Amino acid sequence: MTVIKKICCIGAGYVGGPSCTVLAAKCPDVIITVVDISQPRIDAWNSDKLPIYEPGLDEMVKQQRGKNLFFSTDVDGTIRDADLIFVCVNTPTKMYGIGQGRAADLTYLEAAARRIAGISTAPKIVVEKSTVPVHAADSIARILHANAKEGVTFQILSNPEFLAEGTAINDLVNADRVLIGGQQSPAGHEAIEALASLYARWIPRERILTMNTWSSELSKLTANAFLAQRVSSINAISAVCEATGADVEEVARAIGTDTRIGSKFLKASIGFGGSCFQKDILNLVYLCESLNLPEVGEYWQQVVKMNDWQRERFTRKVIAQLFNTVQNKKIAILGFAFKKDTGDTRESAAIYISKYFLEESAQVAIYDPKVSEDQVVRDLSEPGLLSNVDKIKKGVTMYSSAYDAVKDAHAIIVCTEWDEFKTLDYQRIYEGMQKPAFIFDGRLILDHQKLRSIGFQVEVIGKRVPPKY
Ligand SMILES: NC(=O)C1=CN([C@@H]2O[C@H](COP(=O)(O)OP(=O)(O)OC[C@H]3O[C@@H](n4cnc5c(N)ncnc54)[C@H](O)[C@@H]3O)[C@@H](O)[C@H]2O)C=CC1
Ligand SMILES: O=C(O)[C@H]1O[C@H](OP(=O)(O)OP(=O)(O)OC[C@H]2O[C@@H](n3ccc(=O)[nH]c3=O)[C@H](O)[C@@H]2O)[C@H](O)[C@@H](O)[C@@H]1O
Repeated sequence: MTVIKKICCIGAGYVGGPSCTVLAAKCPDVIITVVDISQPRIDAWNSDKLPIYEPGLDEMVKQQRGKNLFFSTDVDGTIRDADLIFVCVNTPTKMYGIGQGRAADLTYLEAAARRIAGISTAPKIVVEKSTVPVHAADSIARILHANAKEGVTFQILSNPEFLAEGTAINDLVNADRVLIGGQQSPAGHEAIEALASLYARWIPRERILTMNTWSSELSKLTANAFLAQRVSSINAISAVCEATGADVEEVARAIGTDTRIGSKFLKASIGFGGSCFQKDILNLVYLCESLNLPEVGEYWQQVVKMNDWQRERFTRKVIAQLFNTVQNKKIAILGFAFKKDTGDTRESAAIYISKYFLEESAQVAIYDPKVSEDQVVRDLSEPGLLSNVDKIKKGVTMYSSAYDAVKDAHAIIVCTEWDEFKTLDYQRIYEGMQKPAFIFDGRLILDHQKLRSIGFQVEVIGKRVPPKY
């Protein structure tokens, strides 16, 4: 039986960092080194200010770092010493050439595989934790075997990650399931068992699902597609609610109590964000098209289309309410991260919404407890609607408190569901705003009746707020 004593994780990002921290805490006898080509990222992991914000992560890293958890840029040395290597590199949507805008860009994955092959002098288990298209493990295997030193063998496993940002530590400690796909051969089964025995230190065996590699890879894309589909489905219904007077929260409650449907992931919003939902669905769509299954591809494409439409629909509604012009009006955006309890802004709906307002020459005021000004400027200057940093700096101001952001604003837009937005003093806020004072709750977190009675004009995703009597 293969016993794992040393683990290398390639990629010290949102997945590599937290998942190896939990692994280190649960397997004190295993040495885990997380490596990255980015020196600043590794320096941050070794400092008091970690490169990502995740509740509970700081404490856990502090507990394990220097004991059996290490962060390093010595990629080659760590690969050489490891029995098992997790590949947690980014797999973004490809932005060039064939499959542009849809296929996964596997450049980083391939570079990692080539490095493993070039360095390894002993057999290794290589675990693909990054989200990849079906059959990526096959490509990794071919690269590894074609470049392997004599006598060195590799077993490739698929072990997709299901953590969600903001709840990563809990998701890892109390995982609903762990998926391990591998080759259906004696050597493949031995590798699967070696990895399963690590997870079995804290995850009940019945929740460790083993299967063939392709099922495991496809299950990850499918899980994200199903989750995103639920958000798009309830968002589609939110538009019907606004048009009819039905209330999307009541509809969600009504359908969610059906145990076959379930209540989770039915919160209407300004659209899903995050680095993965859109990317993974597009990846699935591209796969379907490559497999000559265009109808299946179109079906999933619609989930992304609905998400785009929801963001645009919401922005149009705001502009229409503000008397069809936002030119030079201060519009306060509360929350820039793609969800609460993370500083991650990748694909955040707030980016798209801010860009629409900048295009309309509004003065955009942003407050987010975990997002820096540099990050906002980077996000808004991405190629797309705007690319001029000076124009962005003129049109956007970052604030370090919600109260400062909303002062003198014509409208407040809640883009992220941070808990602190629920308990702000809205009476004080109302008094400091231009009148009529508008508030648009894109996350359904505020007390709309109370806001109405203070005097706000309240607009909400998926419901009409009855007038003040
Ligand atoms: N962010 C999330 O919540 C989740 C992400 N995933 C998947 O996990 C993968 C990683 O995602 P994130 O951690 O968010 O990405 P990330 O961008 O935060 O981290 C990836 C890291 O890999 C490093 N890297 C790239 N190529 C490298 C190489 N050849 N050698 C060493 N380091 C290298 C980068 O410098 C970067 O720090 C993606 O495939 C993603 O789809 C899966 C589940 C959850
Ligand atoms: O592969 C990934 O990267 C991860 O993607 C998601 O995790 P994450 O994107 O971190 O966060 P979610 O909680 O899924 O939220 C995604 C987006 O949907 C939005 N959302 C979620 C739920 C809901 O009911 N309504 C809604 O608008 C959130 O605000 C957020 O913008 C999945 O939940 C994870 O299982 C998966 O591992």
